[in-house]
Amino acid sequence: MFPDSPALPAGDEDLRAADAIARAAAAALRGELDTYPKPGLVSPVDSGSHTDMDAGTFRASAAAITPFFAALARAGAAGAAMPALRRIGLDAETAMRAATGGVNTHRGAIFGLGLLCAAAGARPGAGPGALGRLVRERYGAAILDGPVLLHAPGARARRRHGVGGAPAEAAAGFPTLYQVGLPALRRGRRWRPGDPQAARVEACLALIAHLEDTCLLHRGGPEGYAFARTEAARFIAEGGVAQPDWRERATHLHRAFVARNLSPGGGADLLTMTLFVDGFEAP
Ligand SMILES: CC(C)(COP(=O)(O)OP(=O)(O)OC[C@H]1O[C@@H](n2cnc3c(N)ncnc32)[C@H](O)[C@@H]1O)[C@@H](O)C(=O)NCCC(=O)NCCS
Ligand SMILES: Nc1ncnc2c1ncn2[C@@H]1O[C@H](COP(=O)(O)OP(=O)(O)OP(=O)(O)O)[C@@H](O)[C@H]1O
Repeated sequence: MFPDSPALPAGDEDLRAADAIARAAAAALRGELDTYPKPGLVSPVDSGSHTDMDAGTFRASAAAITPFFAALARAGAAGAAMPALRRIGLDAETAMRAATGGVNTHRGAIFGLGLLCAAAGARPGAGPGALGRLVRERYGAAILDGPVLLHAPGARARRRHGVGGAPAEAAAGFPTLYQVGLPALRRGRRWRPGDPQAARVEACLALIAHLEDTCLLHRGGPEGYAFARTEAARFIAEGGVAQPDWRERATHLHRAFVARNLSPGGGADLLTMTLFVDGFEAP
């Protein structure tokens, strides 16, 4: 619980870099939260398919976990191995629950964004793909060998439905982020210059169409999961945010997800991570 006093030594320059990385992580969390319409997900407009949290809960959670992203960046800079990162990640989860009254707002984001912050702290250079490659090479095997948290809903969904979920995505170096999220964000920007919401909605829907999202599975079962992916893929195939009425279409989809109590939390997390990587790896 002491994110400011890691066991690992760090020079002034590493400390400044770690703070900048944590600020970028916080900005990515804000960018995701402020995006609307995202099907079934919480935003400042409404709480989507969630009754126990709203945008205020997410803001409180983001403020509580931001110092841990700096700690993860410092740990990455110091060459820490996965068990050290895991301890910081679990402390961040504790701080999240303290700030939200026990609600899981950012568990997936702490895990994935946390690994990316550790990679960013290791200064892999700013080239395309650098962060994901470093996560895969340095932490991939340990992520897959790590302890399975049996009580987690995602772990149950992974066992029951045979999907890889968050650990597999991270261990492989975030292929869905690089192959789906980033290209969608960038084409959304080209199609709708000056409308950052549109680019984020394009990325969000593209991610939902492709990700093996255990949040969708544990809430909606195989039917809900298939519905969400098919409808998100249809939105993208029909032109995505290039459509003149993209906002109405996305709002319609949001309502359809809420009617079925579906929430693509993994897609939301990958959107956050896409925004972070987009900033960090920009030429
Ligand atoms: C591995 C984690 C994510 C637990 O995963 P698990 O699938 O067992 O549980 P759970 O579904 O509750 O959490 C997963 C969360 O990830 C997100 N998610 C779901 N599917 C995916 C996916 N395919 N890709 C990415 N994220 C996803 C969702 O938001 C979901 O809530 C993690 O909480 C964990 O082990 N934490 C320990 C701390 C740690 O190792 N940290 C690493 C450094 S920060
Ligand atoms: N804007 C968002 N709206 C909703 N969920 C989000 C959002 N951003 C990220 N998420 C992710 O979705 C997950 C929350 O999903 P969910 O409510 O299904 O939680 P759970 O703890 O897995 O299950 P349950 O609350 O149903 O027991 C969080 O881990 C979080 O990382």
